[in-house]
Amino acid sequence: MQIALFQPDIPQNTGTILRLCACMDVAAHIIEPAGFAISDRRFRRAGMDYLDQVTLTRHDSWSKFDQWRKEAGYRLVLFTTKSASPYLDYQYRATDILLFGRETAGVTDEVAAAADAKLVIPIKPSLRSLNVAMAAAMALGEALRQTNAGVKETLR
Ligand SMILES: C[S@@+](CC[C@H](N)C(=O)[O-])C[C@H]1O[C@@H](n2cnc3c(N)ncnc32)[C@H](O)[C@@H]1O
Repeated sequence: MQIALFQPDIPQNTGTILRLCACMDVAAHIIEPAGFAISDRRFRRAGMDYLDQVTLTRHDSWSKFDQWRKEAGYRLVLFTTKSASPYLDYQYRATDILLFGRETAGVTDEVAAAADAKLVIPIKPSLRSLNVAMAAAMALGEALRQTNAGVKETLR
């Protein structure tokens, strides 16, 4: 399982998600341009020393990322509020990439069209969306549970 962030623009969210990836032993991908520098103090504060433990790849553009993942044969599973397919009904594979959109605008139509699946985390109908880091944690939890790919060690 891997996580990809499309043009993230809030450094604290990205730091939080990378900490999640470090703890769950999941590789992370940032599709540039991001709305902040990797040296951003808010990003580093959210990710703390966990940032040293995450396998992070930064892709220069959407097209380079998409070419790479197609060549590698990874399915792209997009999480979006603009889907009617609940994320709990989907059958994940251990090689899937879970993709999350930019905080302010989600993903472009081109990105959505390229996804192999588009899934929603159902929320109360009158509300707009989850924070992206919360959505990533819920999605990754379910995907790892289904594929039995989570870290098995317990805290000592
Ligand atoms: C704050 S939301 C972006 C909202 C944006 N207006 C949009 O239309 O996508 C940031 C990202 O979190 C994820 N997300 C948030 N709530 C979600 C939900 N209920 N279901 C699936 N993904 C969600 C999506 O990847 C979304 O692109």
